[in-house]
Amino acid sequence: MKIAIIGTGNLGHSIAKGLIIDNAFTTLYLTKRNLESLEEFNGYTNVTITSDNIEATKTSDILIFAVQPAHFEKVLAEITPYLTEKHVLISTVTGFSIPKIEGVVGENQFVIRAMPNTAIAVGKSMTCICSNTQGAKRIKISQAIFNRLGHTLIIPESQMQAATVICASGVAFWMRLIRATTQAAIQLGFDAEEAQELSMHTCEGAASLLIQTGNHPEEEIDKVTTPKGCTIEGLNEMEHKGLSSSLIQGMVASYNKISNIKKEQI
Ligand SMILES: NC(=O)C1=CN([C@@H]2O[C@H](COP(=O)(O)OP(=O)(O)OC[C@H]3O[C@@H](n4cnc5c(N)ncnc54)[C@H](OP(=O)(O)O)[C@@H]3O)[C@@H](O)[C@H]2O)C=CC1
Ligand SMILES: O=C(O)[C@@H]1CCC=N1
Repeated sequence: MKIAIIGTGNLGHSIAKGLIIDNAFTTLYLTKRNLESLEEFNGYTNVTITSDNIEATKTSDILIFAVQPAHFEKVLAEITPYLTEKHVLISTVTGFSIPKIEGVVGENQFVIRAMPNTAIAVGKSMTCICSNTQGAKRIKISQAIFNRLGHTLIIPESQMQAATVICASGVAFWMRLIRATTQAAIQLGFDAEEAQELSMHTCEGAASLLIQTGNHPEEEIDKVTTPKGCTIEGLNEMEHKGLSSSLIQGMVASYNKISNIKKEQI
């Protein structure tokens, strides 16, 4: 697979790392205007770093766009004259709809929207994917790429905004929970490094229990909560302080913000 990442910033960088670790390409082009932050990729075989989006387009079959929403239309307009029927366009750009992409590149291109997260750098991204009518013919290829870099779900485009919040922003939300539990562990006597170790691996274990058993979280909670014990005491105190409510409200606020980002682009 000849892949180009157009706009190798935070997310593009993570995707590049995941692709390199997985050896998932024959050639990989990484583009951005200021190339300094991409120096670490210089030594890799078959990886080209460039500011030339047109060269990257001409030499690649799969184009993964990871620029900011405000830059996307200009980048698409720049590369559109060089698109052929071989190209699969995968956009990770938040709030930029398929009709809007088709408005620049036309309806005959394979257009996929993918919403990965930065855990793609370690092969653990939850990535949601949708496509235009043409892109449906290539959605399995796109899914295969992201399956190598984590877990995927094909969804309708109407759910993409929600997927952005739960999965992409979700990494930041879970990081805060891990940081908060780390802070608690320090207050309870562990040094900072140990505290984070306890917090991260407990988080991984909890998620793995659900992934591997298919159980509902409450079923697993019931196994931990001894009557009159310390777990239910802690859980109830967290709920009195609004734990679930604040998480839900935060995610809804994040969802509403994407609608505003979309309006700002119009
Ligand atoms: N960060 C995340 O976790 C996630 C982000 N997204 C989406 O991915 C996109 C990128 O986000 P993020 O990586 O955080 O943003 P960044 O700003 O870190 O990355 C965007 C990159 O695009 C480059 N760029 C800008 N203009 C051009 C151009 N004309 N040609 C080539 N490269 C260009 C910029 O570098 P330079 O200025 O040097 O060109 C920059 O490094 C956004 O649309 C975001 O909504 C989606 C899911 C998760
Ligand atoms: O914060 C943002 O707007 C982008 C989209 C999801 C992750 N980062």
